Amino acid sequence: VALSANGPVTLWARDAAWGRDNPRLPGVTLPDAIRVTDDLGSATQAGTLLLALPAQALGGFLADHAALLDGKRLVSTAKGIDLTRLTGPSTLLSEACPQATIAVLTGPSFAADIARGLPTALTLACADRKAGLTLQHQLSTPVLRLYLSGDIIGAELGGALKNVIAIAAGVVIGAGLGDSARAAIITRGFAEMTRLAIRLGARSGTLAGLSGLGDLTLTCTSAQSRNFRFGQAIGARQPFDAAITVEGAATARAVAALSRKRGEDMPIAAMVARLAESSISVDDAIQHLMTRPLKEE
Ligand SMILES: NC(=O)C1=CN([C@@H]2O[C@H](COP(=O)(O)OP(=O)(O)OC[C@H]3O[C@@H](n4cnc5c(N)ncnc54)[C@H](OP(=O)(O)O)[C@@H]3O)[C@@H](O)[C@H]2O)C=CC1
Ligand SMILES: O=C(CO)COP(=O)(O)O
Repeated sequence: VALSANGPVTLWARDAAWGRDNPRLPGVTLPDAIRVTDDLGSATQAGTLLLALPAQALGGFLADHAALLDGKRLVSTAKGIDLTRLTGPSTLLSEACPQATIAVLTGPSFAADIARGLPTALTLACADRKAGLTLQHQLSTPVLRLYLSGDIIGAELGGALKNVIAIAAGVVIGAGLGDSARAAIITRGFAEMTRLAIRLGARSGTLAGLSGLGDLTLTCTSAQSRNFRFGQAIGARQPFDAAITVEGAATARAVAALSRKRGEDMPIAAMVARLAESSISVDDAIQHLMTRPLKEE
């Protein structure tokens, strides 16, 4: 919807039958500049393709369709770590499409806010600076401001890891533990995110930017966030609609596996992984986090 301000856009969906009013984005009718199709061959004629699938669906999609995407400028918007491969979307893309230019578009941005034309700032990360500059200008609009970064690993890990911490923040609020505890989770969660990301090759400055701290702040403090609401439901011992995409649940399990492999201590992510699979109670998870050996900050 935002990009249609810059010119014609083709939107591919596996089921285009819903037309211009998609229940996934209630209250928004797609502008006329958007062509909706379920024909992937025609949609991939464009030179720049944005991939907006959930992280756990991307690998399967690429297994079926990579040939149509190779050689293009591919911009991933998924915020997660693939559970089977333990890699981010950009690695899945570069392995499946070796001739493509890969970029990541991420940062604090609820789809509903962007679709309403509210001002939003994002990180566009691309290892190829020239292609990154082209994309930055192609995808920015007067209300969608893209900052360019060369740190694709840091940008995508910030977006993936903040979802895990947002679940933890939701648990804290859902369980009635208060805003002070939430601030502690955000801060210690940020320390955890930064440690793992740097270990995996990210620059620390990227984690402190829009794609890390920026998105962490948004998702840990807004009930618009699905990850936060999922955590809130766990904390309040309430059910949660399994049809809603909650990237942080699978990503917490991926992070737990990655941190074991790398010998990195990720106590909050480990508790979120266990809470998401109901293998620990909220009370036991809190007790576990509060009674760890005392440390320096
Ligand atoms: N929503 C938001 O505010 C933001 C989301 N993101 C990230 O974007 C990614 C996607 O999120 P979002 O759009 O909200 O998720 P949704 O679950 O709302 O929508 C996912 C879309 O992907 C389609 N899809 C799912 N699996 C497949 C598949 N195997 N093949 C083809 N299409 C598929 C779905 O199609 P169908 O409708 O047919 O099921 C649906 O159109 C996530 O990683 C999320 O973290 C990033 C920033 C903001
Ligand atoms: O990534 C998002 C905002 O930047 C969307 O967050 P949720 O997936 O938690 O709704």
